[in-house]
Amino acid sequence: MNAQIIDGKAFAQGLRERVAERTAQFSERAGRVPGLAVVLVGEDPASQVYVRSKHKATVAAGMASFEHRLPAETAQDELLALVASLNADDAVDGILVQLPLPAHIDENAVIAAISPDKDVDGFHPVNAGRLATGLDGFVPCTPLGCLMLLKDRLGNLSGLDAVVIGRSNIVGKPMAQLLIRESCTVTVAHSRTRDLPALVRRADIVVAAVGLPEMVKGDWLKPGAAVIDVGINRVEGKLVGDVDFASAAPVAGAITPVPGGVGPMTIAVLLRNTLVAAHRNAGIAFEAGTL
Ligand SMILES: NC(=O)C1=CN([C@@H]2O[C@H](COP(=O)(O)OP(=O)(O)OC[C@H]3O[C@@H](n4cnc5c(N)ncnc54)[C@H](OP(=O)(O)O)[C@@H]3O)[C@@H](O)[C@H]2O)C=CC1
Ligand SMILES: Nc1nc(=O)c2c([nH]1)NC[C@@H]1CN(c3ccc(C(=O)N[C@@H](CCC(=O)O)C(=O)O)cc3)C=[N+]21
Repeated sequence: MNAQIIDGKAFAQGLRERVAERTAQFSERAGRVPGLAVVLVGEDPASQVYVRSKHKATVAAGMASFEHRLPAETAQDELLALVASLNADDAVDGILVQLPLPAHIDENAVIAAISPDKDVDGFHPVNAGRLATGLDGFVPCTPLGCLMLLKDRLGNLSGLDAVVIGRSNIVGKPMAQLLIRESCTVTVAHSRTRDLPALVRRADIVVAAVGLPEMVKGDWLKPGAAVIDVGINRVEGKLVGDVDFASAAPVAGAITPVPGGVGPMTIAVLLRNTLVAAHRNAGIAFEAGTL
């Protein structure tokens, strides 16, 4: 067997086009365009690249992009004041504060300060709680993008065995919640997990969100498994995932590459969430349809 490659870049491109069409309809009806504010604190080069591509994608979708770049020394209170002003700004539908933040700033305090109705990252505890309890809310972009790719490939996920490797609030935990919602049997692995290869071997779906280059090996996989590689690791100037693609591709049924897999989906879903936020904030019903 040789895995089908899941082309996240192409899927994301399609999603962005559909979002752009719906954005044009929204703007005509609401008399204004959806707005996304992105806040970057410090000069981390990788974060600067992400913020730049988010800005370009936002404008390309027909939305307004408000970029706020603050120096690394910015005090937490200044950042909280900026968030408060964005919460109050009617032109801003979505707010994203790029993570990680400098060590002197409490990330949880900043996330909690974002209005849950503008929290297009889905990181606010209210939105995490909504996801966990089955209420409507914003779902974190990366896991939602992973789920879209899985459903596109596999259709109904009901009853499948899924292993999520990683339990962070921004990827692993919400991914597990989404898979539970789809009626998968979900196992969440982390750094204390015993015998990870044995768990992975039982899984029909493997989502790797660890941050260790090429840690998941092909001989851990059940033949035919769907493998979603969330990892973004820079090794010797090259981008590699958390899955050893060379050994995994011959065993898996389908697999996302890095780059060109999950990463582009994250940005496309961010635009989708911003469009949803704009509808809610303008009091216009949103029909999810193909979004
Ligand atoms: N493509 C995209 O759009 C995005 C990609 N990423 C990438 O995804 C990866 C994960 O990100 P994130 O969730 O933020 O990372 P975190 O560092 O927050 O979480 C990593 C998780 O992996 C677990 N872990 C660490 N070592 C092992 C191990 N040896 N075996 C099993 N589990 C282990 C940790 O366990 P413990 O909890 O016990 O410490 C933790 O739960 C990174 O490579 C990141 O760059 C992230 C966001 C978006
Ligand atoms: N508040 C917040 N929200 C985030 O969503 C968020 C964040 N902080 N901090 C950092 C992580 C990481 N992240 C990525 C987005 C796009 C790609 C992406 O487009 N990757 C391309 C390659 C990009 C490249 O070449 O560097 C790909 O995988 O094909 C990757 C990673 C969003 N994150």
